[in-house]
Amino acid sequence: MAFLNKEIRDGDNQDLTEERRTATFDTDKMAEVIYGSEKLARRRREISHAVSRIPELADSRPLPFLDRFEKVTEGTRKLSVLDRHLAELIDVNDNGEALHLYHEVMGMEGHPLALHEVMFVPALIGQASDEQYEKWLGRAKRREIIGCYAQTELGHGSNLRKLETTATYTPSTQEFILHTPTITALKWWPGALGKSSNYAVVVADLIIKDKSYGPHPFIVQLRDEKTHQPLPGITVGDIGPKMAFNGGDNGYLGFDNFRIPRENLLNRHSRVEADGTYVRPPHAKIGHSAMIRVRSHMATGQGWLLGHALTIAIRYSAVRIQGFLEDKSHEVKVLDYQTQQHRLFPAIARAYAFIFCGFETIRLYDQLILDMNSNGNTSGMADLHALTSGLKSVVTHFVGQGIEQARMACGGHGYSMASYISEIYGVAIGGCTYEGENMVMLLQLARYLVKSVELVKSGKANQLGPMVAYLAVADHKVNLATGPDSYVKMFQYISKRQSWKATEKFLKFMENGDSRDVAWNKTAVELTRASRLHTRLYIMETFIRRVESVTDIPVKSALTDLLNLHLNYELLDVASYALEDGFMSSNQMDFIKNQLYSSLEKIRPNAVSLVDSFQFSDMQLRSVLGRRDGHVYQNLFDWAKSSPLNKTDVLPSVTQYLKPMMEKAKL
Ligand SMILES: CCCCCCCCCC/C=C\CCCCCCCCCC(=O)SCCNC(=O)CCNC(=O)[C@H](O)C(C)(C)COP(=O)(O)OP(=O)(O)OC[C@H]1O[C@@H](n2cnc3c(N)ncnc32)[C@H](O)[C@@H]1OP(=O)(O)O
Ligand SMILES: Cc1cc2nc3c(=O)[nH]c(=O)nc-3n(C[C@H](O)[C@H](O)[C@H](O)COP(=O)(O)OP(=O)(O)OC[C@H]3O[C@@H](n4cnc5c(N)ncnc54)[C@H](O)[C@@H]3O)c2cc1C
Repeated sequence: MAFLNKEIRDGDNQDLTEERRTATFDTDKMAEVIYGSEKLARRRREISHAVSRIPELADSRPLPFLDRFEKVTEGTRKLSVLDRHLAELIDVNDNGEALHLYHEVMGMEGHPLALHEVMFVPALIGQASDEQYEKWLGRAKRREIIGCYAQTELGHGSNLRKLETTATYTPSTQEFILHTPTITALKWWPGALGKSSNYAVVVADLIIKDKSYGPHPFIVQLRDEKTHQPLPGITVGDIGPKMAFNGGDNGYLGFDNFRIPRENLLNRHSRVEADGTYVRPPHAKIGHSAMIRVRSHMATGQGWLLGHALTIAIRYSAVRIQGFLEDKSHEVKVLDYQTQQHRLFPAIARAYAFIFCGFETIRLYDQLILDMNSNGNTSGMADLHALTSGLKSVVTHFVGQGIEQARMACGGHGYSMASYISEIYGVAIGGCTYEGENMVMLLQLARYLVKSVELVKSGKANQLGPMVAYLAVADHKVNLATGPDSYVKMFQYISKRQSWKATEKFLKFMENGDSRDVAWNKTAVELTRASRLHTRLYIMETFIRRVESVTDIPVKSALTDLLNLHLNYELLDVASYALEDGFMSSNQMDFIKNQLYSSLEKIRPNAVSLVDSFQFSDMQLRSVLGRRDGHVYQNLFDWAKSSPLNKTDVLPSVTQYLKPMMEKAKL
């Protein structure tokens, strides 16, 4: 096969070079598909290159050796250097370029501007009126002020209706009084709240004349703009170390009858008149737009995280030689073992699938915002909420699983922080919790599915949206050998059957006298299963659509191999649903398994290039195991030697404690 990979470098590990030579496609072309455009893929490379020429932007030491205080300081130092170079490095109006630059330079540990960009500014864009744009948005975008999104409390995160922070309107002064009535009402978790932000979008229960109107967003100044000291009436601090994001300052926040002007209720959609009259929003949940935005972006973000871990694991697996196959005189690359391929290749396919699917949800979100801002049309909200609730849950769960497999696939060295996989894992699985706890969000999608089944049952199938239309389609047997569409049909059958079964079970409990809530809880596990299946079906369909649209033939062919692996792996994983009622035959099951094993063989020669196509620079990768050059052992040894513990041969802990113990034992 012709050699197409542009990135062969002299001096790289020969085993990796050999892998790169077997590629059947051009990794630059594949990167265009992964990042959505030729321009962004190219700009990522250019930005990484430009960053590498500014020494102050490099980590001053490997991040795993830093303690929390040093991580926060290091992150902030790099931010200030970045600030000086921003305009020369990127087009500051291009989100894709900005996202790449920050990932490259800042790593994964979190930093003071992450939530400012990801939630504070978007919350202003989605919730602030034109006058409020005038007052706050420009300042926020120029970073004259730094903000965060303070919603979750010590006592409540999922159930927003029970947030305890109050914002009580006082008509006489035209102010809201923000108050934290109990310890459980303390805001808890918001990123960049603890030490960095001087402003926040605070979500609090709006109270007018003793009546609660539920959670609403307010812009609140927390700290003095000159001294950065907390304002009187504000208690704020850092919540301590976490599984990951330890360069970030997730914080707590309390208010003691803290007054803000009436104009600080973000009032694009709902407002309070001077006399206390409340003007309702066009949709009850429109205040949640910043959350829906992050959920819409999560599938691509998480797909890249999985790609990051897999780049490390696949490159390492091509360099790690251990054990024999036929020839007992030469050990083989661990990547040649079928078990290693089965551990890693389906995860590569998922990383690609999640990224492609995420592009679709981002487009849907952008369209929704356009509709809402141009003509107040909120009709797409329910669909997007259901879709992104399921997607964030399924994707974060599988990404966590995939990264953990990547760690194990690296054997002992995967467990070392030199691999960086533990950091990627910590960051990724945060996504199972933030932006809506996964089970809670699966149950949100389940509400939508149950309603859809109820529509079909009541003869209103014509009201179903396109994403759930399959819930009304009649069953008919499929021949899997006819290609991707037959897999979709089989998956539709499985997903439909589970949605129907869960709905029937739920309705039956109610018929037997249970209240709706009790019946729901008794069916909840089955309902979450329905949500997962529905979401996996959607991911499968978007993967097929994306591969069909690719025009570069070698890239399309490599993607088709990945797609086939995905289809067979996914179907095998859920086959029991179709086997139990005989819809799938045991012959079909054997067919799926054989297809899967032959997909692993097809993908093997392209494995390294499929992860090279993510084009993570060594700086962004931050992994000693995964570096492009593949010189794993020398790099690991150098890294270990740089450990602060190795600065001296004899540590004070030894002289102070160990030695006396040993001496005492001799007596
Ligand atoms: C350039 C772009 C950058 C983008 C970056 C993306 C990141 C990618 C990852 C990359 C990796 C690293 C980056 C690091 C960044 C870290 C970012 C961390 C950010 C974390 C921030 C937070 O966590 S903020 C807090 C989030 N909190 C939550 O999500 C709370 C969860 N709870 C809820 O959302 C809701 O309460 C609920 C949905 C669970 C229930 O809502 P509620 O009680 O209000 O509703 P009801 O039960 O009354 O339901 C009534 C009906 O309303 C429907 N509903 C509910 N919500 C919505 C909605 N949002 N839209 C539409 N409809 C909604 C509900 O379904 C009910 O409907 P019916 O069934 O029809 O009655
Ligand atoms: C890294 C990270 C960053 C964060 N950043 C922010 C931020 O910037 N701003 C912010 O405001 N918040 C932030 N959060 C908080 C986060 O949004 C919440 O922790 C999250 O929404 C989950 O809420 P909870 O903690 O109340 O979980 P809980 O709801 O208490 O979940 C505990 C358990 O209860 C179950 N459960 C709860 N309700 C139900 C139900 N109705 N049905 C079935 N099971 C249920 C859950 O499934 C889970 O198993 C962050 C969290 C993390 C981890």
